[in-house]
Amino acid sequence: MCGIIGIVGKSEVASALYDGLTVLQHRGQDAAGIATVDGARLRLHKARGLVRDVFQRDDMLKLRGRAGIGHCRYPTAGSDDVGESQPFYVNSPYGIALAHNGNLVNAEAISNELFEGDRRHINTDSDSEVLLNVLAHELQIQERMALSPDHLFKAVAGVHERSRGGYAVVALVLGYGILAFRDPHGIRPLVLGERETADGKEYAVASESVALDILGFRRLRDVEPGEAVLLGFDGSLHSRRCAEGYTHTPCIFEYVYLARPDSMIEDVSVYKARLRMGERLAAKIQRLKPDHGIDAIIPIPDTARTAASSLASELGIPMREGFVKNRYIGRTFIMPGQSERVKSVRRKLNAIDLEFRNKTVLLVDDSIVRGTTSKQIIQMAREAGARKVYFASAAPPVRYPNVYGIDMPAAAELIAHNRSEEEISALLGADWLVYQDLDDLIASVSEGNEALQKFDTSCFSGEYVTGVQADYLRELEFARSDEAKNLRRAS
Ligand SMILES: O=P(O)(O)OC[C@H]1O[C@H](OP(=O)(O)OP(=O)(O)O)[C@H](O)[C@@H]1O
Ligand SMILES: NC(=O)CC[C@H](N)C(=O)O
Ligand SMILES: [Mg+2]
Repeated sequence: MCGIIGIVGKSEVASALYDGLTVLQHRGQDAAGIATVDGARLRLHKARGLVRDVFQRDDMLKLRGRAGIGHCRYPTAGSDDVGESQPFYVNSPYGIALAHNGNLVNAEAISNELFEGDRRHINTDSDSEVLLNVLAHELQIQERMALSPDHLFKAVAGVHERSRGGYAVVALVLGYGILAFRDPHGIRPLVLGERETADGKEYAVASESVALDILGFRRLRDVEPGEAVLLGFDGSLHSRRCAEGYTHTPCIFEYVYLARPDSMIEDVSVYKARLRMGERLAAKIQRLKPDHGIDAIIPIPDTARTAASSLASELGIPMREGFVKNRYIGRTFIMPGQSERVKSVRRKLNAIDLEFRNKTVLLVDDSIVRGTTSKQIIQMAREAGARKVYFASAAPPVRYPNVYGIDMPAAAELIAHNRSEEEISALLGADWLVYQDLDDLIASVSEGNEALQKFDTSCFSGEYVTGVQADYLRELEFARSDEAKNLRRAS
């Protein structure tokens, strides 16, 4: 779940791209990059690290131009090497730079086809490089020097035909504009906005509307599933549906954890969806454990705060800030290795003992994935003197790998995989554990937009909307489990 942004402006865009990336930082902390169009040249700067560390003053000065794209990365394919950070660039048939949020499930097959059939060499293990070369090939086969929007949209239709997976993409095509598109199921988010200036309208696309908000762009709408929009360098806006007949299934985990609460995705406020998650979970707690005797509801900062607040008011129990978060430590879940994640939880969160001493507490998190956070937090609550420690997850058990842009590649690393709720509770060391039901999670989101009834829920249900090859999950686990990553790092 990387963050992507693209702007075609009437004046220099580098600093707006930078600011946009800083509010998309929660989507990827490993690397960042910006590409701009400076006349007939493409300027590119990318490196490993947080946005604020990647771009120094001199780098920014070189990123000249009135149009550009940006990316912050959380790898789901290949390595975290700088060579696989984004945007990627190809020089033929046009100069094209591309940045991508998501993951292809048939990258290897396409990569072979590109080599054998299309004479294109893929130099990394990144699926984003594959996507870029598919787009380049689809533009090349139009066999013309000057492209119209129609040609660009035909190329995107070709990309959809060959690619399987979740992808939201921004591609800078020299001489034309920014081409932005979403996979036919609309798994990964992408939103379009406009801003009036004295010189005319400017357009932007971004993973989340929060990036548009802070830059003063008005959110127009989400890019539709299978749709492409072309933000022309001449100030024009074109759009076309380049794939039809697919079910619209946005990723429900965006609402649970990935997105910022102040974003709107598919016309649903992420904040309100999380409030409804808390309400529904409260109703379940009342059903299952009417005599719970809970003294305090304690959220696990940050993401769980919203759901915990509505859960507490539904139950009529005070919410207390029992854990304080070190604001200088990033998100733990999207860190690359397990030992780093374990250390980070303790560095990141500290307990205020008086909120626990002799109390029955209900700790609330948005989700339990590997159990890294919940296990340590429960232990900390006990050490702080809690009498009983209950635990609630605003999402259902995460039992299956994610293959659409969230780095949960190995079923065996998921604490809920092949385990009952009682077994999970015992492993975490909780006195009681309660999970949200999947139907309630779905209702919490779709209540915000009646037209939205289906979601990608694969990590909860094991159902993959694009289908996956039988051996794909096995190979993914083999290549991307924590153990495999550690071995790669050591070699
Ligand atoms: O079961 P786990 O493998 O520990 O993963 C789940 C935890 O990770 C995330 O928090 P994170 O620290 O990444 O971010 P946050 O500050 O936004 O809550 C999420 O909010 C859960 O707390
Ligand atoms: N999290 C993502 O969206 C990852 C994008 C792409 N698959 C990469 O690994 O760079
Ligand atoms: Mg958390």
